[in-house]
Amino acid sequence: MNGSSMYALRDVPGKGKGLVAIENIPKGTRILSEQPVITTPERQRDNEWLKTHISQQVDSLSEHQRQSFLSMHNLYPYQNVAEQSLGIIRTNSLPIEADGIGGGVFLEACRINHACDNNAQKNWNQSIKRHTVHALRDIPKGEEITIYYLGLDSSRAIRQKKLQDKFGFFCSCRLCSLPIEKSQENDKRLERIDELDDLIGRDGMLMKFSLRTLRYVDERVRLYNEQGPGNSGLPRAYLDAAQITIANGDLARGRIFAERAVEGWRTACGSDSKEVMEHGSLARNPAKLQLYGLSMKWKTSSDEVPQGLDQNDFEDWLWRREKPKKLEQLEQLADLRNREIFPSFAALPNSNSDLDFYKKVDGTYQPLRHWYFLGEIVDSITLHHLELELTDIDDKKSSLHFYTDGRGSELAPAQIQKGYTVAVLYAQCRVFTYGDPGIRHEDPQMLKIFPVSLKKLLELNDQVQQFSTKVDGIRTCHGCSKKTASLNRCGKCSLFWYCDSGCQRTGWNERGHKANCKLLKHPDLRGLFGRGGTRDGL
Ligand SMILES: C[S@@+](CC[C@H](N)C(=O)[O-])C[C@H]1O[C@@H](n2cnc3c(N)ncnc32)[C@H](O)[C@@H]1O
Repeated sequence: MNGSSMYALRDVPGKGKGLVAIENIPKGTRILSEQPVITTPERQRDNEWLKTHISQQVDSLSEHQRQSFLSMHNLYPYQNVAEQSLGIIRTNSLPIEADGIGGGVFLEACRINHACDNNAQKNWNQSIKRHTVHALRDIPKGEEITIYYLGLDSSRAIRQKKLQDKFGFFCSCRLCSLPIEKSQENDKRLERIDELDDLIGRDGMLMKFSLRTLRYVDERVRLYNEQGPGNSGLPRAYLDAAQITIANGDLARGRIFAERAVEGWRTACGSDSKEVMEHGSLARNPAKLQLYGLSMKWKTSSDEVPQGLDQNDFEDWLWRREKPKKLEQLEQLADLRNREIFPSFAALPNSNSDLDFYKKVDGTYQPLRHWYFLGEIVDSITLHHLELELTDIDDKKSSLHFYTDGRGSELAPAQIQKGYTVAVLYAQCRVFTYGDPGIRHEDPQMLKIFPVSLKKLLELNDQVQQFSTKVDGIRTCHGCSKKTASLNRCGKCSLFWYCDSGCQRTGWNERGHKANCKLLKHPDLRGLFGRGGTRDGL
């Protein structure tokens, strides 16, 4: 085919003909670059006009081109060459964004079959007036080259319907052949990507250049990467991130995001594409963006990029992800007697529009702060779901109902012990159809159980408040209660402090640190004293 050594036109089972790699094609390679042999106008015309317009073009083709054109796939019935040509165009035409032209037929590009997890991307390149196809990932010799026929990513059912209606085939690509649960997972991801697109807003004024919007873009990029390598939505998402950071004066991150966007477009569309040319200058000089300096609250210069971070830490820096501080770095630990953070059952909100606990952001209610319900297990019963009977911080009874997917079975029996304490993040008091009000628990991430009674936990809390916190640079020795700035921390839990080994021995043997130290190494308990870590769970 056209002297190219990268691919050949072959029979592909169940798909008619297709292009197959006949050598390894590295990611980013321009597989083909082609001019149309026939074009169709942008505006709709009647069939007769169209047939004449097309016949004139077919007649002017060389014999080889004409044969090649007339051998192309045709989904429509015909009685003469004019109707056949129209059918071939309707089956194969690719979009062309040039003045007055709406689409065209390309003798090679139009032989490429579809896959929902395509390994190549098609693109009309207006600067060279050619259609290009680039490898989105390494394509090994023998693999079929595939592109995506549809516009937007959508669920399996929608994709299948569109491909059937428009192109007359049933797609059996890897994504369409996933087992049902995996396919639903994939659909959910696509749905969320779509939702995030709305939340992010688009282009200039409609976009809010806030940390929240950057979080949405971060999530979107993570979902794209979970979908598989080389998703065509990635460059746009990186450009969004570049705009948000540069609008806040952050040139270091803005430059990196812009570079990633340009790199993505370079891979998918080539260095001479409109996107690379338009945004390449942004990567070179991010301060040129009109939005630069809308706010200067994240101000950095282009080269203020941290060195020596591992990949995860670098991504955390880049996306401005907050990392919870290590407990021993905190000067104040959460006080479990603070009723704002640890309310009793009676003080819990009973809906997520309770404005003492929630605020409305972008149309949804979000927690104003962390709060945890603490209760000691006094009994447990499983009928339809696990139900724990608890006593709260005021010694009042309440119940916790497990409406998680596992209905409580996700907990090991050894965790559900009378006398253990449960902490539930963002607990709400709910009225149930039968029985007394209780807490409806749905997300396993939001619950932890500590192997200690509530009373003991509060006593431990009192010691933590007295001996682990720093006031005006001063801490208190747990062995002799001396207040000084020069104490040594317990090497095991790193939360209690001592003058010397004598005081440490007193603390360990006489003041209960032997038992408490073990408890304080429990990561979930450390999370609780560190105010529960992040909003994503306890
Ligand atoms: C633009 S043509 C592609 C080249 C075509 N296979 C040929 O033989 O010329 C589009 C047609 O190819 C077939 N096709 C493309 N992708 C396919 C797929 N994933 N599975 C089955 N058939 C496919 C369908 O018949 C579709 O209408």
